[in-house]
Amino acid sequence: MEAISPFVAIRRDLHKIPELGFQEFKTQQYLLHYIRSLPQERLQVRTWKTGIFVKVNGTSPQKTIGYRADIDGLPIREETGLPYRSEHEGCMHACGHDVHMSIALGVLTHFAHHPIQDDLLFIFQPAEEGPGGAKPMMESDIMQEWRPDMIVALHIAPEYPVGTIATKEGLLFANTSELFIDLKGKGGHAASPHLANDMVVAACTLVVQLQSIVARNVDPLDSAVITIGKIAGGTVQNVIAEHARLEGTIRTLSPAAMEAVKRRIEAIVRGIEVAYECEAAIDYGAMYYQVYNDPALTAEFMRFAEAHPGMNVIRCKEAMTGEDFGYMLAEIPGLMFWLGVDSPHGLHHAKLTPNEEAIDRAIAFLIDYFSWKGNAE
Ligand SMILES: CC(=O)N[C@@H](CCC[C@H](N)C(=O)O)C(=O)O
Repeated sequence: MEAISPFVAIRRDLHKIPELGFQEFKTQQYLLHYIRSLPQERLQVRTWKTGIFVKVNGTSPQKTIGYRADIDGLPIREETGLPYRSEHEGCMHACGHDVHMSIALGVLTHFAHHPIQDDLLFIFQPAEEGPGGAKPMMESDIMQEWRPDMIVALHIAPEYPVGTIATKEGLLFANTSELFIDLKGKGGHAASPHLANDMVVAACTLVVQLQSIVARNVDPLDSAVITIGKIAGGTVQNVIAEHARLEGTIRTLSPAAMEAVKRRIEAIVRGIEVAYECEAAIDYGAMYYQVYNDPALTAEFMRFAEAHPGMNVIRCKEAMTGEDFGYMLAEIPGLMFWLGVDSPHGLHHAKLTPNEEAIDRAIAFLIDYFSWKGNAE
């Protein structure tokens, strides 16, 4: 029998029960059950939808330090073949939120037993992958009451070895917006295209035209991505499709570029309506504000991490990934960092297999960092 640490075991338990945004009922119960097993003297626990806030009362608090872990999974069919693979068909922790939760529980466990001077607020946040839990959580009464003075979060990074922390001052993650476009034309017999308005052809044209926005309308010194990840239309091979739907995401480095990209999408979609005599509807779904790290806190954090045995610190470039933690950082100074987990398959891949050694190393590092920050001033 393989010997594993308690927080690796927790990660595996959570890995089996991934749930989509705001449906994290089993996950919430699992987390609550564990949190209630800790010494309760200094803990205050409050649920918010499928999320949880846990406050650890400090010994003589001057401030509150926040730590956020996201808890939802993705609609991906797991292909790892692991003995602890997802038991929820078609859903997977393919973005590492199982690792994020187990690290948060590890750090919380330490401070429940060994409180520091300052208060700590652990935030288990639902729906990071969509439709977004951070923004409504920020607006909640609990957050207003327990609002931290600084806040930290991490995200696993499959491309870095275990023992790596990668971050930077300022912009770390992009502005994002989901993108859903429905096209409605006129169906008909496959043999009579002149009597129909074919939405498969309209959708294909639209996908290609959308790619011209990044190439021709975005400042080359800025950056943007438009990815259409899903396209659906039609019913059968010999019927002209009356309806087609594109699903995608927009990523930009600046909020201004996001607005510009959306204006161009709307103009191109109006052109498709005219050219293909169809009706189009655009829905931007969930939008996430950029992750912007507080420069002073991040520089200090990186210096601390560089001095920490076993941690290699990289000043990375910004990424086009999105994270609704950006809404927390928009109001509370803090930072996010990448944690190396050395997986041959990347984020959102059905074979993502983070190296679990990263869990205990991250717990030890964060305990040291929060102990230092929370006893410092
Ligand atoms: C770290 C990461 O992978 N985050 C997700 C966030 C998704 C945002 C939203 N659902 C969208 O697709 O725009 C990402 O895909 O970057």
